[in-house]
Amino acid sequence: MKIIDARVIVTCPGRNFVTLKLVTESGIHGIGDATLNGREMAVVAYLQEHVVPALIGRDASRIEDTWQYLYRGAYWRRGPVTMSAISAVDMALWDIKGKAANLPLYQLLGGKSRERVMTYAHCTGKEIDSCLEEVARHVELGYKAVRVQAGVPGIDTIYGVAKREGERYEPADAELPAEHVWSTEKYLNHVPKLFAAVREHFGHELHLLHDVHHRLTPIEAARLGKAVEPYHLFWLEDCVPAENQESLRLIREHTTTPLAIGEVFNSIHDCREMIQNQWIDYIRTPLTHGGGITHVRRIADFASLYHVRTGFHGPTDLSPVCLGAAVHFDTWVPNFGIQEHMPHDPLTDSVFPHDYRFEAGHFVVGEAPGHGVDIDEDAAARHPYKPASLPVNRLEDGTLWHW
Ligand SMILES: O=C(O)[C@H](O)[C@@H](O)[C@H](O)[C@H](O)CO
Ligand SMILES: [Mg+2]
Repeated sequence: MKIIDARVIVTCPGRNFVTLKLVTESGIHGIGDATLNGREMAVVAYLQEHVVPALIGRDASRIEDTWQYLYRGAYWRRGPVTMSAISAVDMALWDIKGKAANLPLYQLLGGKSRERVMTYAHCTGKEIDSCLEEVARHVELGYKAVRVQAGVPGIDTIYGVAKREGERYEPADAELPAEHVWSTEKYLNHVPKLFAAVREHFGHELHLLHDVHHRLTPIEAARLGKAVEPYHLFWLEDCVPAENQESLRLIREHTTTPLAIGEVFNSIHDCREMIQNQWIDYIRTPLTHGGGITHVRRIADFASLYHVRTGFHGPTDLSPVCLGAAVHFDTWVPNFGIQEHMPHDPLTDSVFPHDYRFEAGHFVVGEAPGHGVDIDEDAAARHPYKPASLPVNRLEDGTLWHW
């Protein structure tokens, strides 16, 4: 089953998505997500210049060999651009294999380990009270788990806390990055108050998550983990930037708050030490950035040896193609934890028709062959690429900081 066409499709139905479409001689096609928020065109160039020419004429059934060809063959290994490109190819090839076998992806992986997959929603508010209203709204929608982020008195804008009421998310919105000002002390003093209020209003059954978005040092993260222990978080996410995996050890030694990390990782080598040493509880590397199903499956299997579960990144800047494939993966993977869910808007959903369903706080996988997501190319063409950037963060004295 030879690949006869490979197309890179860029569309912006509200935000930018990069999709790779592979067509085989038998007429079966498969698609993969290659979206790298704020750096989309780097992956487009990588695919178009270096990957697409090597795909034409290859046997679409050889998923593992193609993965190794693109990874080892390039000589320059790893990195988000390379790995997003490889991920898209891999996802598209699994989609083709499923369609050729007339089986949904989860069946190819080993069948169902569960009937449905628990998701968590984002609840944000400029003040604690408006955040509580958002939690109430999501509980009403059936969510069993919510990520809670609130504005902090004295900090003007925080990425991850919606600027306007009712907005779920802050999109990349300027051609050059907006600049935010950050204060660790103000933040650390405020977060425990937020979780005290949420527990007081909603009791102890609701799963609560919080994303630090890499803004702390290890000892500050340890302090935060300890401070929120009474509120029994499901996880504390990305509490430090993790190029230095060893920093997780210090945090782990100080707190029983579960730790999740890895949305910016793209290889097993980014998390090998922290998994092996059991310094974390959840690994978040998504299929779109972690080398597709082939490589993320390797990470998940390795993690299962150390009681680490999956909790895939699922923001609206990953396309429904990634989410669809993730729902299949989540349905199969034995060491599943939770799936992030930020609903795509109706326009995006119309560009990417799909068969996964949301029901009472969970995703239910579809039965269509492959990963069950397609792209409407005419609709995609109506929404051309728009340059957009994520913000940067500075401390109050002007120092450029993590975010
Ligand atoms: O946990 C999350 O969902 C994330 O932190 C996102 O909000 C990222 O910031 C975004 O995906 C960057 O592109
Ligand atoms: Mg995050």
